[in-house]
Amino acid sequence: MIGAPVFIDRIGKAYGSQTAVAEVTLDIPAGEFLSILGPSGSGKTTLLTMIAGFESPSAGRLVIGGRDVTAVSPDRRNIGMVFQRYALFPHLTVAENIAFPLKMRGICKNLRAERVDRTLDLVQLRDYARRYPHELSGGQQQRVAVARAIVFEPPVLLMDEPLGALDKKLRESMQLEIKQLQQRLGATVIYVTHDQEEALTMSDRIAVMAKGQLAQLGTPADIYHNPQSAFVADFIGKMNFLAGEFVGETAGNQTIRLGDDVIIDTPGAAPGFDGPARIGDRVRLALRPERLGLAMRGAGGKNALPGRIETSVFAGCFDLHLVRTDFGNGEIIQVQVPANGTGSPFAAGTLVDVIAERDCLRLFTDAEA
Ligand SMILES: Nc1ncnc2c1ncn2[C@@H]1O[C@H](COP(=O)(O)OP(=O)(O)OP(=O)(O)O)[C@@H](O)[C@H]1O
Repeated sequence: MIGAPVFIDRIGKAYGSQTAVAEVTLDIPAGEFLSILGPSGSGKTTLLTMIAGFESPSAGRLVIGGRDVTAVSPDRRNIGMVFQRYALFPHLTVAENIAFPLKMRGICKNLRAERVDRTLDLVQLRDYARRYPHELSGGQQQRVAVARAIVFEPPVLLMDEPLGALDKKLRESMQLEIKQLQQRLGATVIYVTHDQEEALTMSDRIAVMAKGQLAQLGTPADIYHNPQSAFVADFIGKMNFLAGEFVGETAGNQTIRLGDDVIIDTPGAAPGFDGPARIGDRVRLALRPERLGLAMRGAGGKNALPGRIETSVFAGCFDLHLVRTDFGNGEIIQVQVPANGTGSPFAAGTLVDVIAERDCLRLFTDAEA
Protein backbone atom coordinates (compact mmCIF):
# COMPACT_ATOMS: atom_id res chain seq x y z
CA MET A 1 0.00 0.00 0.00
CA ILE A 2 1.33 3.41 -0.90
CA GLY A 3 -0.28 6.55 0.46
CA ALA A 4 -1.80 9.27 -1.70
CA PRO A 5 -1.50 13.01 -1.08
CA VAL A 6 -4.69 14.79 -0.07
CA PHE A 7 -5.24 18.42 -0.95
CA ILE A 8 -8.11 20.14 0.82
CA ASP A 9 -8.54 23.36 -1.09
CA ARG A 10 -10.53 26.12 0.65
CA ILE A 11 -13.26 23.71 1.67
CA GLY A 12 -16.27 25.11 3.45
CA LYS A 13 -19.60 23.83 4.65
CA ALA A 14 -22.62 25.81 5.74
CA TYR A 15 -25.86 24.40 7.09
CA GLY A 16 -28.32 27.20 6.41
CA SER A 17 -26.92 30.25 8.19
CA GLN A 18 -24.58 28.12 10.34
CA THR A 19 -21.00 27.75 9.15
CA ALA A 20 -19.66 24.34 10.22
CA VAL A 21 -16.38 24.63 8.29
CA ALA A 22 -15.07 27.92 6.91
CA GLU A 23 -12.54 27.79 4.04
CA VAL A 24 -10.07 25.25 5.37
CA THR A 25 -6.97 24.51 3.30
CA LEU A 26 -4.71 21.55 4.11
CA ASP A 27 -2.00 20.08 1.93
CA ILE A 28 -1.31 16.57 3.23
CA PRO A 29 1.63 14.69 1.69
CA ALA A 30 1.42 10.97 0.92
CA GLY A 31 2.01 8.82 3.98
CA GLU A 32 1.48 11.55 6.54
CA PHE A 33 -0.40 10.98 9.77
CA LEU A 34 -2.42 14.14 10.23
CA SER A 35 -4.70 14.66 13.22
CA ILE A 36 -7.58 17.08 13.21
CA LEU A 37 -7.92 18.24 16.78
CA GLY A 38 -10.42 20.60 18.29
CA PRO A 39 -13.17 21.04 20.85
CA SER A 40 -16.70 19.76 20.35
CA GLY A 41 -18.47 21.55 17.51
CA SER A 42 -15.28 22.90 15.90
CA GLY A 43 -16.05 21.20 12.56
CA LYS A 44 -13.76 18.14 12.68
CA THR A 45 -16.36 15.54 11.73
CA THR A 46 -17.89 17.77 9.08
CA LEU A 47 -14.47 18.17 7.47
CA LEU A 48 -13.83 14.42 7.58
CA THR A 49 -17.24 13.51 6.14
CA MET A 50 -16.56 15.89 3.25
CA ILE A 51 -13.26 14.11 2.58
CA ALA A 52 -15.10 10.79 2.74
CA GLY A 53 -17.75 12.13 0.37
CA PHE A 54 -20.78 11.71 2.65
CA GLU A 55 -21.29 15.46 2.72
CA SER A 56 -20.71 17.71 -0.24
CA PRO A 57 -18.85 20.95 0.42
CA SER A 58 -20.59 24.30 -0.04
CA ALA A 59 -17.29 25.69 -1.31
CA GLY A 60 -13.83 24.52 -2.35
CA ARG A 61 -12.51 21.29 -3.79
CA LEU A 62 -10.84 18.10 -2.74
CA VAL A 63 -7.97 16.45 -4.61
CA ILE A 64 -6.78 12.94 -3.70
CA GLY A 65 -3.77 11.45 -5.46
CA GLY A 66 -3.87 14.26 -8.02
CA ARG A 67 -7.52 13.55 -8.94
CA ASP A 68 -10.27 16.08 -8.21
CA VAL A 69 -12.82 13.99 -6.30
CA THR A 70 -15.11 16.80 -5.12
CA ALA A 71 -18.01 15.39 -7.14
CA VAL A 72 -17.03 11.70 -6.88
CA SER A 73 -19.26 9.39 -4.80
CA PRO A 74 -17.82 7.93 -1.55
CA ASP A 75 -17.48 4.38 -2.87
CA ARG A 76 -15.35 5.60 -5.76
CA ARG A 77 -12.87 7.54 -3.67
CA ASN A 78 -10.98 4.43 -2.55
CA ILE A 79 -10.78 5.55 1.06
CA GLY A 80 -10.73 3.31 4.14
CA MET A 81 -12.78 4.49 7.12
CA VAL A 82 -12.98 3.71 10.81
CA PHE A 83 -15.49 5.38 13.08
CA GLN A 84 -16.05 5.46 16.80
CA ARG A 85 -18.86 2.95 16.71
CA TYR A 86 -17.32 -0.11 15.21
CA ALA A 87 -20.35 -0.92 13.02
CA LEU A 88 -19.23 -4.47 12.42
CA PHE A 89 -21.82 -6.77 10.88
CA PRO A 90 -23.04 -8.79 13.89
CA HIS A 91 -24.11 -11.82 11.85
CA LEU A 92 -20.74 -12.16 10.08
CA THR A 93 -17.61 -13.69 11.57
CA VAL A 94 -14.43 -11.66 11.98
CA ALA A 95 -13.02 -13.09 8.73
CA GLU A 96 -16.28 -12.40 6.87
CA ASN A 97 -16.41 -8.85 8.20
CA ILE A 98 -12.89 -8.21 6.96
CA ALA A 99 -13.63 -9.87 3.60
CA PHE A 100 -16.68 -7.70 3.04
CA PRO A 101 -15.02 -4.75 1.24
CA LEU A 102 -13.17 -7.21 -1.03
CA LYS A 103 -16.43 -8.96 -1.90
CA MET A 104 -17.99 -5.59 -2.72
CA ARG A 105 -15.10 -4.96 -5.09
CA GLY A 106 -15.61 -8.31 -6.85
CA ILE A 107 -12.28 -9.81 -5.73
CA CYS A 108 -12.21 -13.57 -6.31
CA LYS A 109 -12.51 -15.99 -3.40
CA ASN A 110 -8.89 -17.20 -3.33
CA LEU A 111 -7.40 -13.75 -3.39
CA ARG A 112 -9.94 -12.68 -0.78
CA ALA A 113 -8.88 -15.45 1.60
CA GLU A 114 -5.23 -14.58 1.13
CA ARG A 115 -5.78 -10.87 1.80
CA VAL A 116 -7.98 -11.55 4.83
CA ASP A 117 -5.31 -13.85 6.27
CA ARG A 118 -2.61 -11.28 5.80
CA THR A 119 -4.72 -8.55 7.36
CA LEU A 120 -5.65 -10.76 10.32
CA ASP A 121 -1.93 -11.15 10.95
CA LEU A 122 -1.37 -7.40 10.72
CA VAL A 123 -3.94 -6.69 13.44
CA GLN A 124 -2.92 -9.81 15.38
CA LEU A 125 -6.29 -11.51 15.29
CA ARG A 126 -5.47 -14.70 13.43
CA ASP A 127 -6.91 -16.87 16.20
CA TYR A 128 -10.19 -14.99 16.19
CA ALA A 129 -11.14 -15.38 12.53
CA ARG A 130 -14.20 -17.54 13.19
CA ARG A 131 -15.59 -15.61 16.09
CA TYR A 132 -18.55 -13.25 15.92
CA PRO A 133 -18.24 -9.59 17.00
CA HIS A 134 -20.14 -10.14 20.27
CA GLU A 135 -17.52 -12.72 21.25
CA LEU A 136 -14.75 -10.09 21.16
CA SER A 137 -13.55 -7.37 23.55
CA GLY A 138 -13.94 -3.71 22.61
CA GLY A 139 -10.31 -3.46 21.56
CA GLN A 140 -10.54 -6.60 19.44
CA GLN A 141 -13.69 -5.31 17.75
CA GLN A 142 -11.88 -2.09 17.02
CA ARG A 143 -8.98 -4.00 15.48
CA VAL A 144 -11.47 -5.79 13.23
CA ALA A 145 -12.83 -2.40 12.18
CA VAL A 146 -9.29 -1.27 11.37
CA ALA A 147 -8.62 -4.50 9.49
CA ARG A 148 -11.79 -4.05 7.44
CA ALA A 149 -10.72 -0.49 6.57
CA ILE A 150 -7.24 -1.48 5.40
CA VAL A 151 -7.88 -4.86 3.75
CA PHE A 152 -8.45 -3.34 0.30
CA GLU A 153 -5.24 -1.35 0.69
CA PRO A 154 -6.66 2.15 0.40
CA PRO A 155 -4.06 4.89 -0.06
CA VAL A 156 -6.02 7.09 2.37
CA LEU A 157 -7.49 6.13 5.75
CA LEU A 158 -9.96 8.31 7.61
CA MET A 159 -10.50 7.74 11.30
CA ASP A 160 -13.08 9.57 13.39
CA GLU A 161 -12.48 9.15 17.13
CA PRO A 162 -11.84 5.45 16.53
CA LEU A 163 -10.71 4.79 20.09
CA GLY A 164 -13.25 6.96 21.88
CA ALA A 165 -15.17 4.02 23.34
CA LEU A 166 -12.14 2.26 24.82
CA ASP A 167 -10.70 2.60 28.31
CA LYS A 168 -7.48 4.56 28.80
CA LYS A 169 -5.06 1.65 28.88
CA LEU A 170 -6.52 -0.07 25.84
CA ARG A 171 -6.70 3.23 24.00
CA GLU A 172 -3.00 3.84 24.57
CA SER A 173 -1.98 0.42 23.32
CA MET A 174 -4.29 0.77 20.29
CA GLN A 175 -2.76 4.18 19.54
CA LEU A 176 0.66 2.58 19.22
CA GLU A 177 -0.74 -0.28 17.16
CA ILE A 178 -2.49 2.02 14.72
CA LYS A 179 0.61 4.15 14.40
CA GLN A 180 2.86 1.15 13.74
CA LEU A 181 0.38 -0.25 11.26
CA GLN A 182 0.23 3.04 9.41
CA GLN A 183 4.03 3.22 9.24
CA ARG A 184 4.19 -0.31 7.86
CA LEU A 185 1.47 0.34 5.29
CA GLY A 186 2.54 3.83 4.25
CA ALA A 187 -1.07 5.03 4.04
CA THR A 188 -2.02 8.66 4.47
CA VAL A 189 -4.09 8.90 7.65
CA ILE A 190 -6.46 11.69 8.60
CA TYR A 191 -7.43 11.17 12.21
CA VAL A 192 -10.11 13.13 14.05
CA THR A 193 -9.85 13.41 17.80
CA HIS A 194 -10.67 15.81 20.59
CA ASP A 195 -8.05 14.14 22.77
CA GLN A 196 -4.92 16.27 22.62
CA GLU A 197 -2.66 13.62 24.14
CA GLU A 198 -3.73 11.19 21.44
CA ALA A 199 -2.98 13.76 18.75
CA LEU A 200 0.43 14.58 20.23
CA THR A 201 1.43 10.92 20.43
CA MET A 202 0.29 9.76 17.03
CA SER A 203 0.63 12.57 14.54
CA ASP A 204 3.24 13.82 12.12
CA ARG A 205 1.28 17.06 12.07
CA ILE A 206 -1.75 18.37 13.91
CA ALA A 207 -4.41 20.67 12.49
CA VAL A 208 -6.05 22.44 15.43
CA MET A 209 -9.57 23.63 14.64
CA ALA A 210 -11.67 26.24 16.38
CA LYS A 211 -15.10 27.41 15.29
CA GLY A 212 -14.82 25.84 11.84
CA GLN A 213 -11.43 27.37 11.14
CA LEU A 214 -7.86 26.19 11.20
CA ALA A 215 -6.35 27.70 14.36
CA GLN A 216 -2.85 26.27 13.79
CA LEU A 217 -1.11 23.61 11.73
CA GLY A 218 2.23 22.13 12.76
CA THR A 219 4.19 19.23 14.21
CA PRO A 220 3.21 18.16 17.73
CA ALA A 221 6.39 19.75 19.15
CA ASP A 222 5.76 22.97 17.26
CA ILE A 223 2.16 23.24 18.42
CA TYR A 224 3.13 22.37 21.98
CA HIS A 225 6.09 24.72 22.31
CA ASN A 226 5.03 27.53 19.99
CA PRO A 227 1.30 27.95 20.22
CA GLN A 228 0.34 30.95 18.12
CA SER A 229 -2.72 31.88 20.12
CA ALA A 230 -3.94 31.66 23.67
CA PHE A 231 -6.63 29.27 22.41
CA VAL A 232 -4.07 26.75 21.11
CA ALA A 233 -1.87 27.24 24.17
CA ASP A 234 -4.82 26.45 26.39
CA PHE A 235 -6.15 23.57 24.34
CA ILE A 236 -2.87 21.64 23.98
CA GLY A 237 -1.36 20.36 27.20
CA LYS A 238 -1.84 21.98 30.58
CA MET A 239 -1.32 25.71 30.79
CA ASN A 240 -1.45 28.38 33.50
CA PHE A 241 -2.44 31.88 32.45
CA LEU A 242 -1.70 35.07 34.38
CA ALA A 243 -2.98 38.50 33.44
CA GLY A 244 -0.41 41.27 33.31
CA GLU A 245 0.60 44.58 31.82
CA PHE A 246 3.30 45.23 29.23
CA VAL A 247 5.80 47.67 30.68
CA GLY A 248 8.62 47.84 28.17
CA GLU A 249 11.03 46.17 25.82
CA THR A 250 14.78 45.99 26.08
CA ALA A 251 17.13 43.94 23.90
CA GLY A 252 14.29 41.81 22.50
CA ASN A 253 12.84 41.02 25.92
CA GLN A 254 9.31 41.93 26.77
CA THR A 255 8.99 42.94 30.36
CA ILE A 256 5.62 42.59 31.98
CA ARG A 257 4.23 43.42 35.38
CA LEU A 258 1.96 41.10 37.30
CA GLY A 259 -0.08 42.61 40.09
CA ASP A 260 1.53 45.75 41.54
CA ASP A 261 5.18 44.91 41.61
CA VAL A 262 6.17 41.53 40.15
CA ILE A 263 8.29 42.13 37.06
CA ILE A 264 8.88 39.24 34.66
CA ASP A 265 11.08 39.01 31.57
CA THR A 266 9.47 37.10 28.74
CA PRO A 267 10.82 36.23 25.29
CA GLY A 268 9.44 37.88 22.16
CA ALA A 269 5.69 37.69 21.91
CA ALA A 270 3.98 34.85 20.04
CA PRO A 271 3.65 35.29 16.27
CA GLY A 272 -0.06 35.82 16.79
CA PHE A 273 0.68 38.84 18.96
CA ASP A 274 -1.18 41.72 17.46
CA GLY A 275 1.75 43.91 16.35
CA PRO A 276 4.34 45.25 18.76
CA ALA A 277 2.98 45.54 22.26
CA ARG A 278 2.65 49.04 23.57
CA ILE A 279 3.42 50.13 27.08
CA GLY A 280 0.30 49.71 29.15
CA ASP A 281 -1.20 46.90 27.00
CA ARG A 282 -2.93 44.11 28.84
CA VAL A 283 -1.27 40.76 28.13
CA ARG A 284 -1.61 37.13 29.14
CA LEU A 285 1.38 35.18 30.30
CA ALA A 286 1.20 31.45 29.58
CA LEU A 287 3.23 29.04 31.73
CA ARG A 288 3.41 25.26 31.31
CA PRO A 289 3.19 23.53 34.73
CA GLU A 290 6.03 21.12 33.89
CA ARG A 291 8.42 23.88 32.92
CA LEU A 292 8.15 25.72 36.21
CA GLY A 293 10.27 25.17 39.30
CA LEU A 294 9.71 25.72 43.00
CA ALA A 295 12.00 27.21 45.67
CA MET A 296 11.59 28.52 49.18
CA ARG A 297 10.58 32.19 49.25
CA GLY A 298 13.52 34.41 48.33
CA ALA A 299 15.51 31.63 46.67
CA GLY A 300 13.74 31.74 43.29
CA GLY A 301 16.19 34.08 41.54
CA LYS A 302 15.22 36.58 38.86
CA ASN A 303 11.92 35.50 37.32
CA ALA A 304 10.26 34.45 40.56
CA LEU A 305 6.54 34.52 41.24
CA PRO A 306 5.84 34.73 44.98
CA GLY A 307 3.07 32.56 46.35
CA ARG A 308 2.15 30.03 48.98
CA ILE A 309 1.47 26.32 48.70
CA GLU A 310 -2.24 25.63 48.71
CA THR A 311 -2.09 21.86 48.15
CA SER A 312 0.47 19.34 46.97
CA VAL A 313 -0.51 16.01 45.47
CA PHE A 314 1.45 12.99 44.41
CA ALA A 315 0.58 12.14 40.79
CA GLY A 316 2.79 9.17 39.92
CA CYS A 317 5.94 10.36 38.21
CA PHE A 318 5.53 13.96 39.34
CA ASP A 319 4.32 16.06 42.26
CA LEU A 320 1.67 18.60 41.48
CA HIS A 321 1.71 21.74 43.61
CA LEU A 322 -1.08 24.28 43.56
CA VAL A 323 0.41 27.64 44.46
CA ARG A 324 -1.75 30.65 45.26
CA THR A 325 0.00 33.79 44.05
CA ASP A 326 0.69 36.62 46.47
CA PHE A 327 -0.07 39.20 43.77
CA GLY A 328 -2.90 40.12 41.43
CA ASN A 329 -6.11 38.34 42.31
CA GLY A 330 -4.36 35.48 44.04
CA GLU A 331 -4.69 33.09 41.09
CA ILE A 332 -3.68 29.46 41.45
CA ILE A 333 -0.63 28.31 39.48
CA GLN A 334 -0.11 24.60 38.86
CA VAL A 335 3.51 23.56 39.20
CA GLN A 336 4.55 20.08 38.21
CA VAL A 337 7.94 18.85 39.37
CA PRO A 338 9.49 15.38 39.05
CA ALA A 339 8.66 13.25 42.10
CA ASN A 340 11.67 12.62 44.28
CA GLY A 341 10.05 9.65 45.98
CA THR A 342 10.34 11.11 49.46
CA GLY A 343 7.09 13.03 49.39
CA SER A 344 6.67 16.75 48.99
CA PRO A 345 8.98 19.01 51.00
CA PHE A 346 6.40 21.79 50.84
CA ALA A 347 3.64 21.75 53.44
CA ALA A 348 0.43 23.69 52.82
CA GLY A 349 0.97 27.35 53.59
CA THR A 350 4.72 27.32 52.86
CA LEU A 351 5.89 30.57 51.30
CA VAL A 352 7.53 29.78 47.98
CA ASP A 353 8.80 31.24 44.73
CA VAL A 354 7.57 29.75 41.49
CA ILE A 355 10.57 29.84 39.18
CA ALA A 356 9.41 30.91 35.73
CA GLU A 357 12.44 30.90 33.44
CA ARG A 358 12.13 33.29 30.57
CA ASP A 359 12.41 30.74 27.77
CA CYS A 360 9.56 28.68 29.20
CA LEU A 361 7.06 31.51 28.91
CA ARG A 362 4.74 32.66 26.16
CA LEU A 363 3.00 35.97 25.86
CA PHE A 364 -0.38 36.68 24.25
CA THR A 365 -2.55 39.69 23.87
CA ASP A 366 -5.45 39.87 26.22
CA ALA A 367 -7.86 40.41 23.32
CA GLU A 368 -7.59 36.79 22.19
CA ALA A 369 -8.79 35.43 25.48
N1 LIG B 1 -26.34 18.19 9.63
C1 LIG B 1 -26.13 19.34 10.31
N2 LIG B 1 -27.04 20.32 10.29
C2 LIG B 1 -26.83 21.47 10.95
N3 LIG B 1 -25.71 21.76 11.65
C3 LIG B 1 -24.76 20.82 11.71
C4 LIG B 1 -24.91 19.56 11.03
N4 LIG B 1 -23.80 18.83 11.26
C5 LIG B 1 -22.99 19.60 12.04
N5 LIG B 1 -23.56 20.78 12.31
C6 LIG B 1 -22.98 21.88 13.11
O1 LIG B 1 -21.69 22.18 12.60
C7 LIG B 1 -20.76 22.42 13.64
C8 LIG B 1 -19.58 21.50 13.53
O2 LIG B 1 -20.00 20.16 13.82
P1 LIG B 1 -19.00 18.91 13.79
O3 LIG B 1 -19.82 17.69 14.08
O4 LIG B 1 -18.24 18.93 12.53
O5 LIG B 1 -18.05 19.24 15.01
P2 LIG B 1 -16.96 18.31 15.71
O6 LIG B 1 -15.77 19.17 15.86
O7 LIG B 1 -16.81 17.05 14.96
O8 LIG B 1 -17.63 18.07 17.12
P3 LIG B 1 -17.63 16.74 18.08
O9 LIG B 1 -16.24 16.63 18.64
O10 LIG B 1 -18.64 17.11 19.12
O11 LIG B 1 -18.04 15.59 17.23
C9 LIG B 1 -21.55 22.27 14.94
O12 LIG B 1 -21.91 23.55 15.40
C10 LIG B 1 -22.75 21.46 14.54
O13 LIG B 1 -23.85 21.77 15.36
